[in-house]
Amino acid sequence: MDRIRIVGGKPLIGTIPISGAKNAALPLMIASLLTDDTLTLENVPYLDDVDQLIRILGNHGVDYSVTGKRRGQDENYARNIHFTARNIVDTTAPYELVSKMRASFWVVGPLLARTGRARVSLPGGCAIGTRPVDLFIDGLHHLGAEIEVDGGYVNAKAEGGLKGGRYVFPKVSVGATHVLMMAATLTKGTTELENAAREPEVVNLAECLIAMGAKISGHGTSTIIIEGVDQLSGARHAVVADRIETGTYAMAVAMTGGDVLLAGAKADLLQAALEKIRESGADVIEEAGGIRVRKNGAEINPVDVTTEVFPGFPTDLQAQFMGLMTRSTGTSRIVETIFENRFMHVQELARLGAHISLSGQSAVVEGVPVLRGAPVMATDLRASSALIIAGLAAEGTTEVNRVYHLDRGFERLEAKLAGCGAEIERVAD
Ligand SMILES: CC(=O)N[C@H]1[C@@H](OP(=O)(O)OP(=O)(O)OC[C@H]2O[C@@H](n3ccc(=O)[nH]c3=O)[C@H](O)[C@@H]2O)O[C@H](CO)[C@@H](O)[C@@H]1O
Ligand SMILES: C=C(OP(=O)(O)O)C(=O)O
Repeated sequence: MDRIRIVGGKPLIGTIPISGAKNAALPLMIASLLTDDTLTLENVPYLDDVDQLIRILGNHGVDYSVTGKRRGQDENYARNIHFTARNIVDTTAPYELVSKMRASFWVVGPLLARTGRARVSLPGGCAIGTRPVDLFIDGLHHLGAEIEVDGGYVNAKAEGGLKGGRYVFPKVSVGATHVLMMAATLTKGTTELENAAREPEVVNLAECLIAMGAKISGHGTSTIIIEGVDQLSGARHAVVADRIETGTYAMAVAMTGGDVLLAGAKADLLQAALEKIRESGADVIEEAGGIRVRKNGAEINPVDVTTEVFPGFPTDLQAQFMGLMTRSTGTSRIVETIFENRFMHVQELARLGAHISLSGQSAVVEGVPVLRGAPVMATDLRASSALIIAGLAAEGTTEVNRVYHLDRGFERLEAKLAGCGAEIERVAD
């Protein structure tokens, strides 16, 4: 199993190209199930989750081809993938495929809308909480689906087709918003989704669906209206820049010091996080080509953070921000409100010398002047990147084990950081 070895203490200086967002690419790929025409996605990142979803979609009958080529170190590896679901050959998404990632469950909406049935295993994904699927089931039921859960599978059918309806999410869910929005595009009648997720990835998906002929309004607000159409066509659509990758590298620079242009990054996708990085003492400057992060001196201010749904501080940057706070000059309090078990990085950061105490959904981080390198274990995707951030600043060598978590969602992480002067390499056992 690969490890990442870091010798800390180098400032980051240079340019990091920001990739297309994993969390946008995945639902966009799933949208290809809604049409027998070709959906071309541009700027698709090279990630294990993308490859896994290609396999899952292939099982349903989605063909794909890739164009575009790998480019230089300072540029994205952007590729275009053309997905064609001419016929849906199988409406079952089996445990072996779906258990590896959360988003694979989302095929349930398009399969049901297009064929009237879907049998999908309960999902996997990062182990950061119980992550139930009750909102998906309840929401699809409001669109006329009959659903039962049996033997670890969700069995859904809508024999006469789905119909429009009104669904008020009792809790904001990104995934359930993606699924209901996709399913509603092919229903008879109009659907109103209240308390819907406003995340940029939902907006990116809505824009793609509109390009495919869907009638959607209100995306980006908490009320999304979808007027069902008989069929959707192909389209060409670009995956939005990865705001979590952007925030992660911005925090890495705030940690190590230096001057890095995050090329292609879009500040409006993560203003709350950028503001917290500024408060920590780094300069964050919006430029035409992206976002520049500059940090002089080693002092990091303590800053409190509470995770919230968009446009608040994202849960997917909580671990990384905690990594940054481990070296602050005081005490910071980090509150996680989205997932009930997203502090697995705490015990691993402690191996590097961090002082963190936990009480329920709050972590209190007492900054220390020095972290010291140690072997650590990645426990989930974003926790892994928190360990990388801490390792970049730690004295001596840090080895991050189980980097398959990182490969799910960070494209060429070690190459991007090494390109800015970090001493970081991948070591194969
Ligand atoms: C692939 C992808 O895009 N993953 C992101 C997506 O995950 P995901 O879509 O799984 O996250 P949700 O927004 O659905 O989850 C938010 C909260 O709602 C709960 N919930 C959700 C569905 C449900 O049926 N019942 C229920 O109780 C979850 O357990 C969680 O506590 O949004 C999360 C919140 O921004 C991010 O951390 C993930 O990176
Ligand atoms: C939690 C994440 O992913 P997933 O929902 O796929 O587990 C993430 O991207 O941080």
